[in-house]
Amino acid sequence: MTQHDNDTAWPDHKPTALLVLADGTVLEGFGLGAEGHAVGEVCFNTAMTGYEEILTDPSYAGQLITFTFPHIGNVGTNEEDIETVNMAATPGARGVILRTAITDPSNYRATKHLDAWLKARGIIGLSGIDTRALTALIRSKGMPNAVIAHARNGEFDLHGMKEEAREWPGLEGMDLVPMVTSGQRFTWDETPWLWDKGFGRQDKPEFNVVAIDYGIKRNILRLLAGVGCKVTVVPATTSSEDILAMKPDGVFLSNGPGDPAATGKYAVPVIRDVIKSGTPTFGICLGHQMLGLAVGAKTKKMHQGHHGANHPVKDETTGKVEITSMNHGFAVDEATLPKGATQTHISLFDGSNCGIQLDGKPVFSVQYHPEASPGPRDSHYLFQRFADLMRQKKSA
Ligand SMILES: NC(=O)CC[C@H](N)C(=O)O
Repeated sequence: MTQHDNDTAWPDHKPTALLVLADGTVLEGFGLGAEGHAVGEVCFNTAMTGYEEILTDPSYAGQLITFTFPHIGNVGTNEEDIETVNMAATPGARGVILRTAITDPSNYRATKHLDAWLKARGIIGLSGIDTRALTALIRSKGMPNAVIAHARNGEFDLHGMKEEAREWPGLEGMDLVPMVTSGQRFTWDETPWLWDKGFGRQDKPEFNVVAIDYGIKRNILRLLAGVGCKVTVVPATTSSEDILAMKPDGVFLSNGPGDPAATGKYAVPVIRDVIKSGTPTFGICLGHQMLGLAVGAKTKKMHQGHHGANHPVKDETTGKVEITSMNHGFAVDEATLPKGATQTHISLFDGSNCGIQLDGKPVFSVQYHPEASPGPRDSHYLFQRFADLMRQKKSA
C-alpha cells in the first residue's frame, strides 16, 4: 500500500482513483465504474461468486465493498440477478474495491460488462488495490470509514477527502432504511429462478404474508412465494394497525442497512405489536436484530463483521451445520437475550448469535441470509419452517 504523508506529495504518474481512509491512509488505484466520490464504511466480502447480487443488496447502503476474490467481472452482469427491489432508491453498495482490473465477461447470461453496469448505476470503483493487505488491516483494526473517488483526469481534493472520511459519523447510530425502503405497498408472486425455466409465478398461494421492507432482497420474496406465499410488501414505517388490519397469515421482517438500534426506534414498537397478536413472524438479518431489540436484547457493532458466502452456522435445534451467506456488521448480543427468547443458531467462526426463537410463540429469526443470492442453499429450509408455522396457526 502506498501512503502519502502530506497532501501535496504526488508521484509523477496520476492515479485515476483513490481510497482515503479516516486515519489519513491513501490507497491509489485505477478508476472504474462511475466517476465521482462517495463516503462509507469499508468491509470485505469473501464470496467467490455473486458480485452483482452483493453490490445490489440494499443492506450494503453506506458501505464500500472490497472483494477478497481477485477475479471480478468474469460472468458480466444481467437484469435477473439484481437484488434491489426499490430501483428508485439508492443502489446497495456505494463503492467497490478490486485487486485486479475487471475481467471481461464470458457467460451466456451476461448482457453488460461490469464496468458499464457500475457506471450506469452510479457505483464508484477502483482496482489495483492490495485487497489482501486491506483485508488484513480490517481484521486487525476493524472496518474503517473512507472516501472512494474516481476522476479520469486524476485530479482530487485530497485534503477534502481526508476531512470527509474523518468526519463521517459512521454506521453506528445511523438509520439508512429511509434511503432504501419502498415508498408504497406492492404485491409479489415471482418464484425462484430455475435453470431451464427462469422465474415462475405463485398462482395458488396458501398464505398471505406481509413483508416489512427495511431494504428487502428479491430472492427473499421469491423464496417466500416459492413456499406458497402471496407477499404484500409494505414500507418500513407502516403502522402495526395497518399491518394487522390486512389479517396476514404471517409477517416477515426484512434485511436492511445501517444500525438496528437506530431503525429500531420506530420499527420495534410495530414488531412488538405483531408478536403480541400471535401472528407467525420470521425475520432475517436487520429483521432478526430488531426482533432481538423488540424482546429486550441489545445489539452491538462487530469488529470486522461477517460478509461472505462461506460462513458455517450450527442450528442448535437439530444439531446440523449449514454453510451460509452473511452480510452484517452488527449482531445481537447473546448475553442480553431475555428469558423467553432462545438462541437457536450460532456462528461456528466466532460463536456469535445467529438465530433466535420466542418460546411458545410462532416467532423466529436468523442473522444470516437463508435466501443466499449469492451463496449456498443449505438454509432454504427456514422458509419451509415459516410456512409450517403459518399452516399450523391456520389449522388451529
Ligand atoms: N443484511 C442485513 O440486513 C444487515 C443488517 C445490519 N445493517 C448490519 O450490518 O448488521
